[in-house]
Amino acid sequence: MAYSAKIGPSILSSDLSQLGRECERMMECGADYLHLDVMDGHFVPNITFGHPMVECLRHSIGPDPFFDMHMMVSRPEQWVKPMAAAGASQYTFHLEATTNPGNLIKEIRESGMKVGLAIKPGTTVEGLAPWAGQIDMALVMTVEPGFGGQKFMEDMMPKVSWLRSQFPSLDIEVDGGVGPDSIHRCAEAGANMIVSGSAVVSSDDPRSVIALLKNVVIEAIQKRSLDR
Ligand SMILES: O=C(CO)[C@@H](O)[C@H](O)COP(=O)(O)O
Ligand SMILES: [Fe+2]
Repeated sequence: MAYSAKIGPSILSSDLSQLGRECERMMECGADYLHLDVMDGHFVPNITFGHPMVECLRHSIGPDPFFDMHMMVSRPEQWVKPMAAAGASQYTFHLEATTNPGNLIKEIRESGMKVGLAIKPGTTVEGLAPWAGQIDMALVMTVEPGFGGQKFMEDMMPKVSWLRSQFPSLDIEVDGGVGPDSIHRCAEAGANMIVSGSAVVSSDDPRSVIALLKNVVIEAIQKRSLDR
């Protein structure tokens, strides 16, 4: 069992005028990585930021924090090299956005980044399965991508359970509506990389929320290893 519990706050719901400071605050509060949501206004009906912002963030926060780029864009091929140059650590693209996932995976690796592959709620997990052996992380969306603060879709959990049963050492991430109320379902299903936006960022005590989420996932991983 090679995977471990990791919590990655999504800074989408933070004060974007203070993005650098907000990222630092999340790392100081115990975040394992930062989940950065890139939206192009085409793949999803919202716009956030692109590689120039990532470059500034990398300069201000230093080389260590892991940047998981959640690329909600229609042409993910276009941004691989700019994101790598800007200091992205992992490039998570949507299966629905490309006709050639194999080639994109290769390009991301050649650019020096880790590879994440995301599926929207309407996409079956069987569509992702052929690529699972070539990626570092599978992202199962638990809301329709586009906005923070939406309701967690519990009916996505069978996808996570199936992936965990088929790919026991794969990093599996959940994203959307995840917080103290939904973390148990995610952890039991087998997710180990947890994106949490509003539940962490808007909390009065983000450190406690991050610690709670992480402990639930650690316990589920320990239980799974005892059950094997
Ligand atoms: O990718 C997305 C939304 O499209 C997410 O990363 C959200 O931004 C997470 O925020 P919460 O749902 O946890 O508030
Ligand atoms: Fe995201």
